[in-house]
Amino acid sequence: STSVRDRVEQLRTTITDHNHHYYVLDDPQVPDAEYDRLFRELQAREAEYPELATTTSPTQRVGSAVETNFAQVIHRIPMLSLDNAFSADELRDFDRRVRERLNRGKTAGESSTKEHSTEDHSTEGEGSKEERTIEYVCEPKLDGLAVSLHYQNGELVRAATRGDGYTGEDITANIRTIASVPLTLRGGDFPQTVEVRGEVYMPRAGFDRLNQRLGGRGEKTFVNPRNAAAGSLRQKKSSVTARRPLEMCAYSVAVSDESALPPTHWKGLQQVSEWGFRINPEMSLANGADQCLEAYEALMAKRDRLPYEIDGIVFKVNRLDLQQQLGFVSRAPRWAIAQKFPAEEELTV
Ligand SMILES: Cc1ccc2cc(C(N)=O)cc(O)c2n1
Repeated sequence: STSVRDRVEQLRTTITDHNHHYYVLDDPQVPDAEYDRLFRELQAREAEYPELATTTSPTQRVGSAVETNFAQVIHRIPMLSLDNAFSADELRDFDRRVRERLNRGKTAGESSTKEHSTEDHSTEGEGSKEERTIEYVCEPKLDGLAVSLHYQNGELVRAATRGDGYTGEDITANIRTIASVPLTLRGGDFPQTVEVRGEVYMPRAGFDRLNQRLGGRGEKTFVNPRNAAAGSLRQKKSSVTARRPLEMCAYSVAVSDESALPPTHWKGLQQVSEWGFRINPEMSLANGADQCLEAYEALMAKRDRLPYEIDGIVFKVNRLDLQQQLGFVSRAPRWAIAQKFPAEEELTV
C-alpha cells in the first residue's frame, strides 16, 4: 500500500541522512538507539514487502557471504600515479616547470580570465609573466588504496581498484560496505555520470583493534594500515569487508558534462563534499612554492597526531584550465606532485 511505501521511502531518506552525519561529517544527529530502531524497522518492512527492495536502500550495505571474483574494469581516464619530489629544491623545480610551461603556452597579450571568488583565486603576476604565482591545493597523501567510483543518475553503479592504472578490479560489493561511501549522491543537482576518485584507508585505531582481534584468534595480522585496507578491500566475501574499519576520502572528480564542474580543484572538492563524500579536513590552499613548503612542514609536524597514516603531501595546480594546459607526461600529471615525508622510524613491534 502507498502508506507502507511512503514509510519505507521516509525511513530510507532519514537513515541515509543520519549515516551521512555520523560517518561523513562525524556529527551524529540522533542517539545510536534511535538510529538502530529506525534501521531495524526498515529491515523488517523490507522483509515484509520484498517488492519494495532496492539496491540503494541503506540496508543493502551489509554485503553477502557469497564469494565474488573480481571482474576487470578498464579506467576510461587512466589512474596515474603521482611524480615524487624528495626535497624542497625538487618542489621548487616542479613549480618553476609549471610556470614556464604555462608561459610558453600563453601568447603575448592573451587576457587571463580572473576567477573572482572568495576562498581561492590564482593571482596572475603583474608585469612579465615569469612572476606569475600559481595557486596550489595541498592535500595530505593518505597511505591507503586508490579507488574509482562511478555514479549513474546519482546511484553508485561500479567501484574499481587502481590496479596498474589502466585496468583495475571491480570491488563494488566491498566498497558498498564502507559507510563513508555514499550509495546515492546527496542533493539533486549532479550530472548523469559522475566519477569520484579517492583513497580508501584504515584509521590507526581501527587497524590496532583489527590486529588485536586477528591476533587473538591466532590469525595472521597486518603489517600496516595500508596493507590492512588493501587486504580488506580484496576480500572475496563482502560480509568480511563489512566488518573492517575502512573509510574513504575523495580527492578528484570527473563528470560527463564538464560545465557542471566549478573552475578550480578546490571548489570541485567542495562540490564532491556536498554530494556526500568525505574530503580531507587538512586540505589547504597555497600561493607559490614557498607557501607549499610551509604547508609541507606544517603537515609533517602534525603527522603523528593524525588518526590515520599519511606518507606525504600532494600539491595540485588549483585552476582546472591550467591543469588542462599542462596535461600529463607519460606516467604522471604535469599539474600535480607528491612530496614524501622521510619514512617513519620502523614500527616498534
Ligand atoms: C591525481 C592523484 C593521484 C593520486 C592521489 C593520491 C592521494 C592520496 N593518496 O591521498 C591524493 C590525491 O589527491 C591523489 N591525486
